[in-house]
Amino acid sequence: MTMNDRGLRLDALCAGYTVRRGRAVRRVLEGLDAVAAPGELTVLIGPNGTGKSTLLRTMAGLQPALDGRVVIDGVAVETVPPPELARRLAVVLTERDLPALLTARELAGLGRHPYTGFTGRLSAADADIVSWALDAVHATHLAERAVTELSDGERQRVLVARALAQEPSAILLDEPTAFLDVTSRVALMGLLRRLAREKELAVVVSTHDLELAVRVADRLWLLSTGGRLLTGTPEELTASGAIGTTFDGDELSFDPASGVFVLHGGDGGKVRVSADDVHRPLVERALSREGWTPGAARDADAVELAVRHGPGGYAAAFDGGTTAFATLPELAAWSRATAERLRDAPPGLLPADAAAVAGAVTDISTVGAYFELDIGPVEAEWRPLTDLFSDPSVLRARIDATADSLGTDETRVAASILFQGIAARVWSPPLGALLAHGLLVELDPDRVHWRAASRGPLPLRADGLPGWHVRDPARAAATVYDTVVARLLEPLTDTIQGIVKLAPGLLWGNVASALAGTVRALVRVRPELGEAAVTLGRELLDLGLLRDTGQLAEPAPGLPLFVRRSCCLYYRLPSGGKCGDCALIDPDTRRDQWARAVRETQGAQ
Ligand SMILES: Nc1ncnc2c1ncn2[C@@H]1O[C@H](COP(=O)(O)OP(=O)(O)OP(=O)(O)O)[C@@H](O)[C@H]1O
Repeated sequence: MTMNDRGLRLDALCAGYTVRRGRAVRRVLEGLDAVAAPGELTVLIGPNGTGKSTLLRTMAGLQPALDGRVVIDGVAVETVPPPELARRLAVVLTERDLPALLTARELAGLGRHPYTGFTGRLSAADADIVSWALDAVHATHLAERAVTELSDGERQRVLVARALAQEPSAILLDEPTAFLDVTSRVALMGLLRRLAREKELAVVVSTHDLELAVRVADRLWLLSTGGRLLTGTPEELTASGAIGTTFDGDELSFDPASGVFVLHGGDGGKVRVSADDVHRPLVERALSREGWTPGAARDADAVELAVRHGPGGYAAAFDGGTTAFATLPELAAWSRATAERLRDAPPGLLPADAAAVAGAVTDISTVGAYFELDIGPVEAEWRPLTDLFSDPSVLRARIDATADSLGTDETRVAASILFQGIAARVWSPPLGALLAHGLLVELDPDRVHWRAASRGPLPLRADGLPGWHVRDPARAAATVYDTVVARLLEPLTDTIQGIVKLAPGLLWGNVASALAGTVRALVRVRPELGEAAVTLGRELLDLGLLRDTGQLAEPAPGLPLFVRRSCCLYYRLPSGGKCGDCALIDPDTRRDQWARAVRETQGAQ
């Protein structure tokens, strides 16, 4: 026997059962190749019914291999005579019913059976080996106790002592930790690993405790549901994803970073927790129970939660604010409510605190009349935007009122001008709040109300508004487009088209022109936001229905001027003329206008 022969080896092993009175064969395991080396703790894992017991029983020679072979110390198990095999291989099966009258020492002494001949009498040398074995498993103090009076953990240690007393070169154990508490489980696995190292034993142990297996095993044998056996160090099988593929379920998945199973948060969303010491795993675990999926790596989809622990409890910084909690369960309960809010959030957006939204809206209202949006109680004279946007009779009345105040009897002119005003109204607060506060305010047409006013932009009020943090700045333009154009202005154009025929080019030119006006107002009043406003404006003008409506030029830095491809019909009013961005302006006039605008801007600087 060479050094390489030592230990246990599976050669194309096929294991299973003959069933139906020997007429059929049930092959559970097919073509397994693996090595359990001396000095190593090999842990056999696999879901229920994959064949762990079948494999161990076949390795122990308790049932014949269907094909292939099990080799111990270079010799096929089936060719080793039973007494010789018992001196090479010890087996610890799940035994709870042990002879009632035996003491622990007598039970361990049974391990000397292969050496004592048929009398079973132990020599002094045998007795010394039994004492050594009991000592090795720290059970000397239990030696004279009846095995039936031992705890499950104590009894398992004595069974390991019995195996050691056989002085084998390999030990097989089938789920020895099954009935043990956490401490005893860890202690028993630690003991087996120590014995493997110190006595140069090949130890193969099966367990359902995957987390423990990953921590203590020198080598894992992973039985997958397809009857395949994958072997490697715990790190290899974790990194290859083999453990996750085999054990991940609907509710749980194996987290490669921490080596523990985490509950699937599913719809709570991903969270990245930063906290000191033990508090990070504690908070993560509490959160995963509440439906979150803690993500170890930096992840664009993950919510950031920074937790500090101090004498007063926990302080959690999230979403721009910090909340204090006396206990971890309080923090968890809060996270549950937050997860629910997040669940309703559109992709890429994080719900913002109502006070933060109100603060942003109030702040941006100071930019100009089109940016004003009152946050306050909505009294009876206020009507939801939904009415104006989707009830043709309400919109028609508003168009007529506009026609009256502009002194025109052309419904389409009044409709175009009213529409452009409304477009400017719905662009301004969201764009301003986004640029100034990083918050996308959603003008929910059921919550934003308007009321008739004889002059100026349509007065708007809401008793509170949903708002979002845009998590991915690259998606900001698309998100604003969706909120303002797709959800508000597209339905409004449909209603208008039902009342009066206006070319889509005119309507979307008005929307673009209103957007350019909003950008210009921001550049003028909040110059610090100017550059970002122009960039966002350009991005928006490249999206969906706004594409090809015109061009945003910047003849001088900080002077964004729009040239549209259509005309809004303003020139048809008795007092009207061509707007600065009108497609009807001839190039020479435009050049003069721009030169004047550049001079004015420079003069103002
Ligand atoms: N005596 C038997 N005759 C026929 N089939 C059997 C017999 N014992 C077990 N099996 C079958 O062999 C397969 C493997 O069973 P085995 O007990 O080896 O799996 P296991 O991985 O140890 O399961 P568990 O994790 O539930 O203990 C199962 O499908 C089982 O039904």
